[in-house]
Amino acid sequence: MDTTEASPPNATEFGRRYAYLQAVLSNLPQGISVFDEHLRLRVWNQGFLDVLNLPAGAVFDGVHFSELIRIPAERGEYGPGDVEEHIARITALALKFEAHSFERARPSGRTHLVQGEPLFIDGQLAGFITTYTDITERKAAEVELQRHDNLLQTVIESIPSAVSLFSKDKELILYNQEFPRLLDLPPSLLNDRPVTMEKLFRFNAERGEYGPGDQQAIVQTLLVKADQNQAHRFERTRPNGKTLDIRGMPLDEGGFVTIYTDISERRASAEREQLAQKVFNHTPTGIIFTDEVHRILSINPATTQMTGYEAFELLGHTVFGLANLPPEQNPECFQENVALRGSWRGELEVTKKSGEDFPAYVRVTRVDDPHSGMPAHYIWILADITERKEAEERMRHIAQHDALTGLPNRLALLMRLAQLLPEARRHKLTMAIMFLDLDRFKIINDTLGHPVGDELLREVACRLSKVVRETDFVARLGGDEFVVILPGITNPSDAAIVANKIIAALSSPIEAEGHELHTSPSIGISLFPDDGPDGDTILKNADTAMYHAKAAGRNNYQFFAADMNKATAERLNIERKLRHAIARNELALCFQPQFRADSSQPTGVEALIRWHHPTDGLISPLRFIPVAEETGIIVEIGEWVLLNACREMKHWIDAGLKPMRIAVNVSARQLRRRDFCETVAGALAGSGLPAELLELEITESSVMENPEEAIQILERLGRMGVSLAIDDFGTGYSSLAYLKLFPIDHLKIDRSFVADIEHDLNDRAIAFGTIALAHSLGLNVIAEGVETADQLELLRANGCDEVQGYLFSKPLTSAAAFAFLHARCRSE
Ligand SMILES: Nc1nc2c(ncn2[C@@H]2O[C@H](COP(=O)(O)O[C@H]3[C@@H](O)[C@H](n4cnc5c(=O)[nH]c(N)nc54)O[C@@H]3COP(=O)(O)O)[C@@H](O)[C@H]2O)c(=O)[nH]1
Repeated sequence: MDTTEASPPNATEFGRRYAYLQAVLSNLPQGISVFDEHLRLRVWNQGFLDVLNLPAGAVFDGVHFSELIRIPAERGEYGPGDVEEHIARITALALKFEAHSFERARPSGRTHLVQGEPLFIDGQLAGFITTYTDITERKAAEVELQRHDNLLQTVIESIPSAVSLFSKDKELILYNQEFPRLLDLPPSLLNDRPVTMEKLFRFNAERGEYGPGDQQAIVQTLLVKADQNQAHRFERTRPNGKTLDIRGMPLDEGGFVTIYTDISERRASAEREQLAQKVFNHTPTGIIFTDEVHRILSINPATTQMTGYEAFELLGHTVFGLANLPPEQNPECFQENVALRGSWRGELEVTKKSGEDFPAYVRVTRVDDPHSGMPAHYIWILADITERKEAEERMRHIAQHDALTGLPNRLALLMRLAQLLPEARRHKLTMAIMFLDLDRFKIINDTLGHPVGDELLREVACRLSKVVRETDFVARLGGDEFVVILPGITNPSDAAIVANKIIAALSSPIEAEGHELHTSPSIGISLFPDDGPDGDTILKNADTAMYHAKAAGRNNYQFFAADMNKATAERLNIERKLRHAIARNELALCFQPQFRADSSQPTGVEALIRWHHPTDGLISPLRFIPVAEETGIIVEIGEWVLLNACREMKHWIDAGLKPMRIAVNVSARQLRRRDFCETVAGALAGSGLPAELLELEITESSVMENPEEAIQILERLGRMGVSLAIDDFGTGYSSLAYLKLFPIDHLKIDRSFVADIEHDLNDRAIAFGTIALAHSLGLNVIAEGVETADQLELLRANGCDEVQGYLFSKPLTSAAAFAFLHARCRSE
C-alpha cells in the first residue's frame, strides 16, 4: 500500500484501502492484533483468533485486552494459579507498552513467536501491535540441529585428544574442551569470535610455540600450508616439554579437522625403555631377570663377564645355583621372605663358572603382575665387591696394626679382648695379660736415633711373636709398650713360664744399624678374672704390675697385687703435687758436711733437697725423687737445686767461709739432656761460684746407661773445671773398662756397704776393694752413711779419703751448715 500519496482519500477510496488492508491482514501467515492505548482491540485478523484459539464471538472491536486473555488464562495456558492474578499481571505488563518478543508453546503443541511493539500516531502513544508467528517447524529444525550439535560435541569430547574444526574460511567452528587445555589457549582468545586460523597461528608464534624466528614469516608459512588443504601429520614439542602428535584432515566441503594427541608419556616411556635396555647392556652391574620362582629368564653382559657363564648356560636354572645363600638360610625361606617383603639386599658369595667364589652386593626386587598383583618376576642386581672388600680388609688391617712392627695395635687388642673375655667367662677360663715395657729403650732411641730404636722394636716384636703360641696374641701399644694375651692358662705359673721365656728371648744382644744393643723387658702380669672383671681393669692392672717390675730393678716380671694400686695412686698423688712445688716455694736445700777421714777436717758439703708440703709435711726425697725422675719433673727440680746450691756456697764464701766444695746430685735424666753442660755453666755464671768448687754426684747406674755418651759429657764438664763423683758406687754394674775412661775425681761408697761394714764381711770386702780400685785409678774415695766411730776407724785404716755421715753431722739447714762449717774451719 502506497502511503506517500499527497491528497487525502475520499470515502470510497478509504473503503477500498480498508478492504485491501483487511485482505493483507487476512492473508498474512501470522496472527496480528492492534490494541489502542486503552488496551481495546481495534485491528486483528483470523490468524490472531487461530493462534490464541479464541472463539469468534469473543473477538470484536473495542473488546478489552483483559477480557481476551481471560480465555487462555481460564484454560490454564498461563500455568496454574489464580486466573485473576494472571490476568492482572499480564494486563499490567501490556500497559507498559514496551517492545517485547518471546516464544510461547500453545496447548495445541505449536510454538509461536510473540513480538510486540508500541504504536505511535503523530508522536502520541496510540497502542501496540502484536504479531504471532508460528515457528513450530523452525523450532523443531533448530532442536534437531542442536541435538546433532550436542551429539557431535559429545563425540568429540569423548575423543582423548584435542579436536578442532576450522571452516573453509579458516575459522574455528568447533573444538572440544581438551583443545584449549592441551594447547593452553586462553578463553579470551577463543571467545573473541571469529577465531581465525591466522589469529591462532599468530598467538602461538608470539608465545614461541613454533620456536625462534621471524613470527610473521612463520605465520605466513603456516597459512600457505593450510591453503594446500592436504592431510598432514607431524609431531611438535611444545615449550612446556609436552610432545603433540598433530593430524589434520581436510573436509570435503572445505575446512579442516585437526586432532592433537599428547604423546609425551608414550615418548618418555619409549625413551625410558631404550635407556633401560642400554643400562641393561652396558652397566658393569650384573642384572638377572627371573620368573616367580627365581628361574633365570635373562642376564645382561655384565653377568656373563662376572661369572663366566653365557646366557644360554644359565637360562632356566635358579639363581641359587649362582648366588650362594648363607648356610643358615634355605632358598624356600629366602623366596618366601622376598615375595613377602618385596625386596632383599645383602652380601652373597657368587660362584663363577671356574668354581671360584667372589663377594657380591646383591639386591633382589619383586616385580608384580599388573593384573593379578601376584609376584611375577624378580630382578637380581649383582655388584662385584671384591675390590671394595680387599680395600676394607686393607683399611681394617691398617687400622688394627702397628705400621712399624706389623703387630696388632691397641684397637686390635681391645677388640680381641672383647672377643676373648666373654669366652673366658663362659668357659670359666683363666687368661693372662702381660704388659711389657723395654728397659733402656728411651735412652737407645734418644741417643742412637730413631732408626736404631725402630729396628730394635721390630726385632723385639719378632722375638715376642716367636716365643708365644699361635693362639696367644701379641700387640704393640706404641713406644716400647707391648701386650701379650695368653687366653687359656691352667694356672698363673704358666704365665710366669712365658714371662721367663720372653726375658730369655730378649736377653741376647740385638744388632741394629751397626750397634749391638742390650735391652731387657719389665713385665707386669694380671689375670682374668682374678685381677679385674673387664678388659680395661686387667690391662690397667698389668700396667701397674709392670711399673712395679721396673721399680724392682727391671728385667723381671711381677704379678699384679691389689696393694700395687695403692702405690700407683700415691705415685700419681705425689706427681700432681710435685708439679707445683717449685712455684709454690715448697722446696728447700739442706747441706751435709763431708770430712777428711784422717783429720775430720771439712772438705765440703752435699746439697740435699727437702720438700715441705703445706699439708703432708716433710716428704722424703726417697718418695718423690723417683717420681720426679720418671715423669721428667727432675729436670726442672735439678736445675733449681744446682743454681741454689751454687748460690748458697757463694753466699757463704762471701760471708767469710773458707771456700770449699759443694756436691750436687744429678739424675740420669738430667745427664741425658743435650743442654746439661749449658745448664751447669748457667748455674755457675748465675751464682758466681768458681767451677772448681762444684762437684756433681752422678749415680753409677746413670753413667752406665750409655757409657760412651756419659764419657763425652763428663769430659766437657771436667774441661769446665767441675769435679765429678760416682755416687752409690757398688750398687750398679760398672765396667772397669769404662770406669778408667770416666774423667771422675771421687768414688762414693754407698751407705748400704758402710752400714754393716763392722759385721758383714762381704760389705767390708766391697768397701775395701772399692778404696783399692779407686786409688789404683788415681781417684779419691768418700764413704757415706758413717754413723759410728768403728765404721770411721775401719774406713780410715783402709785408706778411705773422706767420710760423710750422722757421726759428724746430719744434713743441716743453710744457716746451721754455715755456722757449723765456719766454726770448724776457724778452729783448724
Ligand atoms: N737427683 C737428686 N737426688 C737427690 C737430691 N737430694 C737428695 N737426693 C737423693 O735422694 C735420696 C735420699 O736423700 P736423703 O733423704 O737426703 O738422704 C741423704 C742423706 O740424708 C742420707 N745420709 C747421710 N748420712 C747418713 C747416715 O749416716 N745414715 C743414714 N741412714 N743416712 C744418711 O744419705 C742420702 C745421701 O745420699 P747420696 O746422695 O747417695 O749421697 C738419695 O739417693 C739422694 O741422692 C737432689 O737434689 N737431686
